[in-house]
Formats: sequence, C-alpha cells, structure tokens
Amino acid sequence: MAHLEKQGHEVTDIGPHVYDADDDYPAFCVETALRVVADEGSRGIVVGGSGNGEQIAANKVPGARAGLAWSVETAKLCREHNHAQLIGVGARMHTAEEAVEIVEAFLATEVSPEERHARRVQQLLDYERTGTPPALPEA
Ligand SMILES: O=C(CO)[C@H](O)[C@H](O)COP(=O)(O)O
Repeated sequence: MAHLEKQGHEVTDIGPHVYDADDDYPAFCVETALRVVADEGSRGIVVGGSGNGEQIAANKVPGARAGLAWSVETAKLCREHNHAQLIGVGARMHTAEEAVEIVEAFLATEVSPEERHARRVQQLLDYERTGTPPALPEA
C-alpha cells in the first residue's frame, strides 16, 4: 500500500486488518468490487492464496470485471482486452516483488482501443443486464 501511495495512487484498504488464516475472503472481495463499480475509473486488487476464489467473489458484483493476474502479461491483458477494473493476485503464488510488478502492470495499462474487445465486453454487460445470452453464430 505504501508503495502504491508513493506512486501517487489513492489507496483504500478494505482489510482484513488483522491476519486470520481462517477468515473468509468473500466479504472483502465483494466490498472491494462494490466500491470499484461505484467509483468509475478506480481499480481494485483482491489478494488471497491463489487469487482465484477472490476474483470469483469480486465477479459476483454486477458490473465488475475481475481477472486472475498471474503474470505481468496477464495483468496487462485483462485490462487491455477484458477492461477489467479488478484483478485477483495469489499471495502464495508469487514473491512480493513479482506481486508488485503484476499490480503495477495492471495499474499502468489502459483499455485497448480495438473495437472487438469493447464489443465482447458489451456482450457480457448486455447479458448481465437482460439475462439473454449472446446469440451463438450460425453453424
Ligand atoms: O481461491 C482460493 C484458492 O483457489 C483461495 O485463495 C484459497 O481457497 C484460500 O485458502 P486458505 O484459506 O487456505 O488461505
């Protein structure tokens, strides 16, 4: 957090503020995603053992797009192609230095201007809003 603040980011720590190996991640991840969706332009990082359950929890919030970022490249791609506002990072999967690189890559990347990515994101937003699945292409 201090590292990101030093870089000029305004950081909110949703917690947990005390380490408890037995606590449950959904509340933290859902709260993070709710705040990110409500604050356009903000980004969220959900951290856990693998980052997987954490990004699944964040993705339950309507409008949230959370990707599992397990490398610098996947961190960049989930922003560029998937317009992710959040990433899940696996605390047990990386060194602290690697995790910082992954988070920095995500924060430094903007969405791709290529139309096909926006089109796909829109299809998911429409599905979320209407419940009607995107049409399968004709065989
Ligand atoms: O989604 C996950 C793994 O895929 C979580 O990170 C994991 O289940 C957390 O486990 P623990 O309570 O052992 O830290």
